[in-house]
Amino acid sequence: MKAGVIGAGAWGTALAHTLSMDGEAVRLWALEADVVAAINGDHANSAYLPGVALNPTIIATGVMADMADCDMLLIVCPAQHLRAMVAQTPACTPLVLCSKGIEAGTGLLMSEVVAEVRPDAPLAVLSGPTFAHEVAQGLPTAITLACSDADLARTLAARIARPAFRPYVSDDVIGAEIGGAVKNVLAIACGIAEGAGLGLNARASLISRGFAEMTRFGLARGARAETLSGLSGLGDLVLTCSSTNSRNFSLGKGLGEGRSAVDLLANRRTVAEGAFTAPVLRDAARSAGVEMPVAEAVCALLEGRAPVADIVGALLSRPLRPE
Ligand SMILES: NC(=O)c1ccc[n+]([C@@H]2O[C@H](COP(=O)([O-])OP(=O)(O)OC[C@H]3O[C@@H](n4cnc5c(N)ncnc54)[C@H](O)[C@@H]3O)[C@@H](O)[C@H]2O)c1
Ligand SMILES: O=P(O)(O)OC[C@H](O)CO
Repeated sequence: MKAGVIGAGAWGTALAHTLSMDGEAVRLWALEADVVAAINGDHANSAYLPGVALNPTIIATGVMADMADCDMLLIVCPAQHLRAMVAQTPACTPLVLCSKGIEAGTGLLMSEVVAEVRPDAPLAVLSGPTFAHEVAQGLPTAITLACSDADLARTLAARIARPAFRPYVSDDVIGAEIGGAVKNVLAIACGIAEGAGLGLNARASLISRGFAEMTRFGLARGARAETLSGLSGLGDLVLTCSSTNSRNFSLGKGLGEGRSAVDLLANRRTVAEGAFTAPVLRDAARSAGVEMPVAEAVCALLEGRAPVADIVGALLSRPLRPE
């Protein structure tokens, strides 16, 4: 029984470290040869998770065939690469999707992409408030593990749970995915408010109105309200909208300070998923007839269509309406 993790960015590495804390062997697939060498040679991943002494029972590899003897595979690549990654994974292993985003070009959630690429693969979604560096330090958190098969959900939850890493089981896969994808876009909005110096009241208002948008969109896509107000929705929204530890919040902060998205996104090694999800979310919401003015505003700034002050002004001058 060996857990496998596909993707050795910050989150994949933190998950491998957490799963291996009791001396359990964990196999970690990394895209970059230097990352494989650093994990196996130095038990470190300074490129993506600096400052963490990794458990030596993590064995890194760049060869996908090496993952064939794993009894579950955590997929932890950026959302826009998930289709290509899953297509390479060994067949029939349960897949636990940890990426947060919506696929550009198709508007599909990650589970919907897997259903196309690997229709026979049993799958679950793991999502919640989880800054990688905190999880890697062993600080406590709770997460949603969503799976339509109740037996598999219980098996995976027991397999993944650790003393400070506490999964709560749900059967609402779509709901868990929508929370994780939409909160990244809303975190950019809160970062913009921070960068533009709009104050903490503005941030709280954005979290609340953003959550209303997440709920409207989620319900339109078949999510359940209690999932959206749970760990993978509201829980992660509050975390990501509150700290420059979030890549999405930091991106927004730069936008709020007047820098361009092109400049902020150039040459970065880490992923700010909200930048990719925002336009897909906007288009999906429009097609579904769901109003998402905060997400629309984020897109306008990412696309450099107007200065921050104009976009904030337009948001504030929308017609008054009931809450
Ligand atoms: N970092 C966190 O705290 C955290 C927590 C929960 C979920 N997530 C989610 O996990 C996913 C991965 O994020 P991360 O923070 O681990 O990544 P990261 O930003 O730390 O690193 C980027 C990752 O992208 C990979 N990559 C780059 N080009 C690629 C390609 N062409 N094909 C496949 N992979 C490629 C790199 O190898 C690296 O693993 C994202 O969807 C993110 O939203 C992150
Ligand atoms: O750094 P971010 O914005 O990608 O957020 C990381 C996690 O998703 C927080 O749960």
